[in-house]
Amino acid sequence: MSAPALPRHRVDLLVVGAGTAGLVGAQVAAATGARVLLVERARFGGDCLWTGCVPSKALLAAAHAAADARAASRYGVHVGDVRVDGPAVLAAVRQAITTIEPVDSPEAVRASGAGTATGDVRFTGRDRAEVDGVPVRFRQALVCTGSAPDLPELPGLADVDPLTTDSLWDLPDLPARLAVLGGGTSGCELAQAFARLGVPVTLVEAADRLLPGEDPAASAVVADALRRDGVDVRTGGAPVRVTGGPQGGTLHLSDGGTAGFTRLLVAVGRTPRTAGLGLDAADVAVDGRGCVVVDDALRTTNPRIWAAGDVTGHPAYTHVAGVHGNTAALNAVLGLRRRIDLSAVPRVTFTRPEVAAVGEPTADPGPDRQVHTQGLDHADRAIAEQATEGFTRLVVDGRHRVRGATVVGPRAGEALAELTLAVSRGLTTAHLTGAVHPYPTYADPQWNAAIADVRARLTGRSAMLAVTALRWVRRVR
Ligand SMILES: Cc1cc2nc3c(=O)[nH]c(=O)nc-3n(C[C@H](O)[C@H](O)[C@H](O)COP(=O)(O)OP(=O)(O)OC[C@H]3O[C@@H](n4cnc5c(N)ncnc54)[C@H](O)[C@@H]3O)c2cc1C
Ligand SMILES: NC(=O)c1ccc[n+]([C@@H]2O[C@H](COP(=O)([O-])OP(=O)(O)OC[C@H]3O[C@@H](n4cnc5c(N)ncnc54)[C@H](O)[C@@H]3O)[C@@H](O)[C@H]2O)c1
Repeated sequence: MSAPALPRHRVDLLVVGAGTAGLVGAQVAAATGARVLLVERARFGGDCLWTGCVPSKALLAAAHAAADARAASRYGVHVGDVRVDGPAVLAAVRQAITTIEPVDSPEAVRASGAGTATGDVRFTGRDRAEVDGVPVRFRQALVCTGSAPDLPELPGLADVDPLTTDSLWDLPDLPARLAVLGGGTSGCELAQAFARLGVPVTLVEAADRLLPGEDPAASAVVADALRRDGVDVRTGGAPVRVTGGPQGGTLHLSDGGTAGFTRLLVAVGRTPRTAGLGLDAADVAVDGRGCVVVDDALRTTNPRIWAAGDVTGHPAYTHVAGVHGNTAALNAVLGLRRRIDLSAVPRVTFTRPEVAAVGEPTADPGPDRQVHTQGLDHADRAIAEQATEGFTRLVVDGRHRVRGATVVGPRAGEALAELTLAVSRGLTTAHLTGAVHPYPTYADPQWNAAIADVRARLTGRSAMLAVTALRWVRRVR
């Protein structure tokens, strides 16, 4: 392999890793006129493009198409037998990646004014690094190396050649029988996708419910939906060992249960990619999980070095990586101290129905919070489309500001946008009710939840006194 061609001069900003955080950071910094070098050791585009958001959403699109076709008869539309062509589905997934790839390519980065190189970066000092052994000096650096899938310590796991979200997309065909370990966001999305494509799936979650980070009512809706799709959902029983070989095997659970598979997909969380980066030599501290320690301006313990995206241990989403990359790069090259605010980071699990949430938890809120829940069974659009499974739950503070929300239902991710704005800008339920909303949409329940809060305020003791006083004043005039 030939050595990478690197600039001889000291670069203003060395960006390590060309995933979302690095791509955004490099391009934003270059736009200020800074001399930027973006180095990637594998594929420009990172996890979102190659192994994360794009392939998983493309696979879900095929899965939902199959499920919609099977269910079309409930609208009186008959489509006959639904046949899924596994290799064609996976080819369509790869096509989605290929279509988006040019936007994240080295050519696109260079067109923005930043330099690019391919190679493995390792820090060798506080202001220097090597790319595949070739030295490079920097004024500032931005670490955007992302995270990699965890593989748990499980006897026999290595023998069955487990899939992760890194390797899944190279399969030539759908697996004959799949077991999925981990019922978080990745596990739920992928279990539903494969089940809807006709693969028998067992989903094993160690916690007592799926999506343990979400409102329990949302977990229950998703578990029901997955079971209806044919997924064998097992919660509360951790795997203790695996038997078998590359052709398939059995997962043995702590509750004595077993699950057979031809392929096992492991989706039990992720670890930041900091090993081997030479962060010690650069005086950059990592925490016990291996995340780069950053302050709220994304600066590490070395004032020349910044970090952005999954590697920081902040919520692992592409939109966070993008905002991080932008903020950290401008802080680095312009000497700013703009801060990251994680209080209103939205998240969406793209199952059907979707689960979308932002802000404070909607389950067990504090004593000074009101909770308003509206079911989709009263939303005309949902009734018309026979998709009434889901709800919207708002958490409102004593000043009637929206502090948190969970939305479960079709297009919940889209409906969440307004609530994200409300939480991040401190908007009240009166702000929401004061804006005219289009009818009929899947956002109706959140409008109705806001109306319920405003009505409750109008029927409160002080509001009733004010209304009585106004009526009395009118009468005596
Ligand atoms: C299955 C799945 C589905 C997902 N779906 C969504 C979704 O729908 N929405 C959403 O918001 N998020 C989603 N995510 C999360 C999202 O993909 C990540 O949060 C995001 O990609 C993180 O971006 P990043 O820039 O921090 O890291 P990455 O995209 O991981 O980029 C890091 C890059 O650094 C490179 N690198 C590492 N070490 C070095 C080194 N020493 N030298 C040079 N280069 C190096 C790597 O090769 C990699 O390309 C999903 C994740 C998964 C796994
Ligand atoms: N739609 C999206 O935005 C999206 C989709 C996928 C992933 N992501 C991001 O990627 C991150 C990682 O996703 P993930 O699903 O791999 O991790 P996760 O941390 O979200 O979920 C992992 C799940 O595995 C369970 N688990 C842990 N060890 C286990 C074991 N030994 N056996 C069975 N279950 C076990 C955990 O209880 C947890 O529910 C997410 O947190 C999210 O930030 C986002």
